[in-house]
Amino acid sequence: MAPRVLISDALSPAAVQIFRDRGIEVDFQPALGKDKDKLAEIIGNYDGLAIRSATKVTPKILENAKRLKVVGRAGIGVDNVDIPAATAKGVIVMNTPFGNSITTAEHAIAMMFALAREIPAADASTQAGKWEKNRFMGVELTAKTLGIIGCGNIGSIVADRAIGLKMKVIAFDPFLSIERARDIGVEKVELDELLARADIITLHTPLTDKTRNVLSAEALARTKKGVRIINCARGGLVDEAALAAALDSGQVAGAAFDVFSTEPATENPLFGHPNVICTPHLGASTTEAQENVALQVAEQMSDYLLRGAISNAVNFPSITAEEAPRLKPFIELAEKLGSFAGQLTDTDIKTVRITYQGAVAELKIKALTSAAVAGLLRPALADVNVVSAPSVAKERGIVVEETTREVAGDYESLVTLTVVSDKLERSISGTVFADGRPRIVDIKGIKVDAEFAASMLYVTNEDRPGFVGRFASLLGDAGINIATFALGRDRQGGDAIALVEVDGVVPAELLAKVQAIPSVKQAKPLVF
Ligand SMILES: NC(=O)C1=CN([C@@H]2O[C@H](COP(=O)(O)OP(=O)(O)OC[C@H]3O[C@@H](n4cnc5c(N)ncnc54)[C@H](O)[C@@H]3O)[C@@H](O)[C@H]2O)C=CC1
Ligand SMILES: O=C(O)C(=O)COP(=O)(O)O
Repeated sequence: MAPRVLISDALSPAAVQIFRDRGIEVDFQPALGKDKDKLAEIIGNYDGLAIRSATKVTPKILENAKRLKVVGRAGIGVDNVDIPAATAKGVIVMNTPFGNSITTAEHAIAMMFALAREIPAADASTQAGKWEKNRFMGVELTAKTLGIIGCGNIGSIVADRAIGLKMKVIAFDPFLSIERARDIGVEKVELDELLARADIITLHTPLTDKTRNVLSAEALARTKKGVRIINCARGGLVDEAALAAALDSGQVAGAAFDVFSTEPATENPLFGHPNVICTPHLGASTTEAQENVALQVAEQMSDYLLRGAISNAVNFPSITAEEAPRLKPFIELAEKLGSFAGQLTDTDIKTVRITYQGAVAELKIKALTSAAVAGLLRPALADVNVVSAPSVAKERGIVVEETTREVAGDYESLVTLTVVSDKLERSISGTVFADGRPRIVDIKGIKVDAEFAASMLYVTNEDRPGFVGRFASLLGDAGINIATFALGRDRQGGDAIALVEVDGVVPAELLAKVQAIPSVKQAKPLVF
């Protein structure tokens, strides 16, 4: 069945065409994002959801999204998506991190000129027939200091354009290296210095717990008197009520806002103030940017839904379309090795160590590790999935270690998963043969050769004569057919392992009888 995608925001129709060309069914309902009840009602029918900022992907929407595999944000900010909730449900969230950055930077520059020359007010006055030539007196931008808060993709494009305008550019961004600052021609400063020196401040950070209210009442009080403030990033970065007061007092000479703490913004403390310019979240709204982000998100979502390729996901490592088919059998192997170990481990897991040897070490091991951890945790936590596994392990204090080695010994590729708990350390290794099927090749240092099957019985015993006969007749007497039988031992008379594929479920009474065979140490049913 072809995957189905819902577009619930005003994306460029170019996206619809891409989905159709790729053989994906698509419903284009550009106004749906604003109707959260309707969205919750129908989201269960879709594998993909393509959005801009009007659609809020809340836990409630995700709860109803039984088939959803991917949310694609045609744009940058993903603060309208509950990422932890999406991750917990195994939904990949991807954005288009560069498609609208030039356009948004240009909007900030446009806002700066509009503020400097009061263009909106001068336009309204002129068109009202007033010709108030003496009312409007602007400021020149050349040689003024522009303070950029958040100098990432958009911030650095703004810096480049401002330098072209002969402005002095300073930036506050804890993650901006001195070298990068030097390369792009900006002076890296602390926030206090930026506040004290900037004639114009422009914000370009995401909205996070750290950046919320970065321009608070206290910060605004520390700005240079007569500063102008531009926000084309996110509402909530500036305390709007405090800014309105600072405009009234003359501390701030003007403000240009594209984004607001509540959107759609139909009322706001900034509205109506003479030196305030507002646009309705238009930063990304150019034909070019919308085409870019729509095409890119549709391609990315199609690649994921059709080929398992992941790019620009905010909650999963990238996997190219070429890598995806090579990874697939190893993802299955990693998940099953994890599941094997998880089903055998009753105690608290402290550490899981995964070693990748040979050809597999060249693949995207992050994705394999996520799969292994998901398999490991699933016997205890049914809801865990490949996307959520790393964060679930972290929450539970489980240390996940990865090692790669070039040489795999007997196999082209070997994956070894070791679980460490207070009581024991247990390792299991597997590989993928040329047929693409994962196999178990080593358990606790004992060589075996078995495929994973839906229903298995794992028995550890002392290597003594008579075990196999008694075991097989117990199963036969109980009407349980043995499909495959793999045996291994560390040495003659030492520890032995039987890994048996059975048809159907092993009843508890039969398990008890197997456990009662004198040489048996442990018998455990496993399901894959
Ligand atoms: N108005 C609009 O229509 C649009 C708004 N945006 C907004 O612009 C924001 C920035 O976009 P990009 O530049 O592409 O993102 P980016 O991730 O490239 O840059 C963000 C920068 O903020 C910095 N940062 C993070 N925490 C900080 C903190 N506590 N203090 C100072 N700096 C901090 C980061 O180090 C990074 O360099 C987006 O998150 C989005 O919310 C993006 C596109 C359109
Ligand atoms: O890309 C972003 O982060 C934006 O804020 C653009 O929002 P929009 O797609 O225009 O609703």
